[in-house]
Amino acid sequence: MQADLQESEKESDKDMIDLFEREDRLMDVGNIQMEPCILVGVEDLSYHRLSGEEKFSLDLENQFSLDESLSEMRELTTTAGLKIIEEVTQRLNEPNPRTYIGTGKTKEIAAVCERTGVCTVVFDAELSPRQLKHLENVFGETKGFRYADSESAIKVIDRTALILDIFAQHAKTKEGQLQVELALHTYRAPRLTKLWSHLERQSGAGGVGLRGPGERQLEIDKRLLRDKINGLKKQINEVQKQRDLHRRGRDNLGLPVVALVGYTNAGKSTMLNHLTKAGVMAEDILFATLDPTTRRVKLPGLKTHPEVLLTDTVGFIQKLPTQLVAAFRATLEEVKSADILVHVMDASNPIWRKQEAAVMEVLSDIGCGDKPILKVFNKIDLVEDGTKVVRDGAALMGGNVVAVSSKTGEGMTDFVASMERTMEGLLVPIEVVIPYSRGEEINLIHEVGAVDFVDYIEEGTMIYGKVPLALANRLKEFEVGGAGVEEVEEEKGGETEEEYWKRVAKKR
Ligand SMILES: Nc1nc2c(ncn2[C@@H]2O[C@H](COP(=O)(O)OP(=O)(O)OP(=O)(O)O)[C@@H](O)[C@H]2O)c(=O)[nH]1
Ligand SMILES: [Mg+2]
Repeated sequence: MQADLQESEKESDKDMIDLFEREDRLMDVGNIQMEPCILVGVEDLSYHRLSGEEKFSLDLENQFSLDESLSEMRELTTTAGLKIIEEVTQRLNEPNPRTYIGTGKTKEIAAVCERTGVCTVVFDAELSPRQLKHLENVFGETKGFRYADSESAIKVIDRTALILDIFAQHAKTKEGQLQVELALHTYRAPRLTKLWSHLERQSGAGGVGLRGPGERQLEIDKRLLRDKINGLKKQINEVQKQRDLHRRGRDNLGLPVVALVGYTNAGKSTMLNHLTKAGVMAEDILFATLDPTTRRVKLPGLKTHPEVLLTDTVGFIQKLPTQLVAAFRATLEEVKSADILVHVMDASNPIWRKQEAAVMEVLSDIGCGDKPILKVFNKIDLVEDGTKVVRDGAALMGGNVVAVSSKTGEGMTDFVASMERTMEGLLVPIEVVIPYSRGEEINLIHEVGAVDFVDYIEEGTMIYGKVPLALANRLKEFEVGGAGVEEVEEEKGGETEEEYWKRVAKKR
């Protein structure tokens, strides 16, 4: 008995060291070339029973249909390195709290696993830790894997795990990697029981040895994971401080910040490339860009703001996983701090309208719904009747809509003209007297603002005109008269940063 205990403690030490390696293997489909999988598409019809008001807030018109969502999932699975062998679908009146899908469907999938020998099942849904565990157990049982090591059993990947995996494969910078790692650990923490359930069974869970080695191991693992999560948060905070410093330096330039936002694969990076020849990776895969790249760009044709800072951002997707919204807050901060958003849409995608709605929902969730937005239809070279697309778009969304091709350059002049119009709203009036020793500020005003009146008086150069807000803030000390600009503080409604992001993540 004593020897048994020592033996299991040794075992448990070894397991502890292996923890992060093991869970990495569990998730890291990137290491396996085109791992075969079964794709399960589910349409949740439970909204039919919602009240009229609740239904209205769901924006039913823009919900992705089963087929539309499945076709997006096919791209996501391929991007993650999976090969779909078979697809199974179900329309659900009410998700089953234990297995999400119905019992009959669960059996059907288990049979497909058995017939095809495929051990990976991908769900187009966000599964609770409990559902994930139940599904793995049920599938594993049918395959006769019940007592086998968890690695050889059937693996269930939900939508969140799949997107996280793609993010893990694409994160390039230190900050991106830290953010993905944090999101991964936060996702895994409540699912940790699954990893060690074989140990619990060895200890005779539920019987006399209830607090046997399996249970203890689990506690150690949970603590390790908690420490790891806290460590990551600290590191991210450090990197974020650096980013804040950069941003402050950038604000001093007084240049408008324009963020390219949009659905994944809409062509944001290609557009940035075209406008700057910056060489940012643009690939026909989902979530090619995770790290925000900012470039100082001179846009030919822009007069009041000849130079802007263009920021490429991570793509959005419908049902964006909670962990990602919370973990990618640094990236989303870039969107929050932009003066103008350029919403890039893929005009060649038949469901651009639903993608547009999904993007607008995320933007409003992160508090950017009121920013000036320029809507751009991209990939117009792939569309037969470009003018019709713009007409339909303008009718649906109202206001400023342009069509471009980031591949051929078509429409870019229109785009720049629309930018100019959108940016006019960014200028604020100033009345300043700038000492002669501060030539730099005067140059800046001429460069980025619109000057109405100049006079040379004893104290310095008197200028009336309009400049971007960031520059107006910088010129505050030189203000005379009544046109002074109030320093604009970010509205947080009495919330701390932490509270704000928690609320946003919770809402999703
Ligand atoms: N034909 C055509 N293809 C385009 C155009 N713009 C982008 N693409 C292609 O669309 C694919 C996606 O482009 P990206 O620039 O990577 O898209 P993105 O919006 O940055 O995507 P994420 O970073 O994943 O969010 C690439 O294969 C591009 O070559 C365009 O105007 N015309
Ligand atoms: Mg990109």
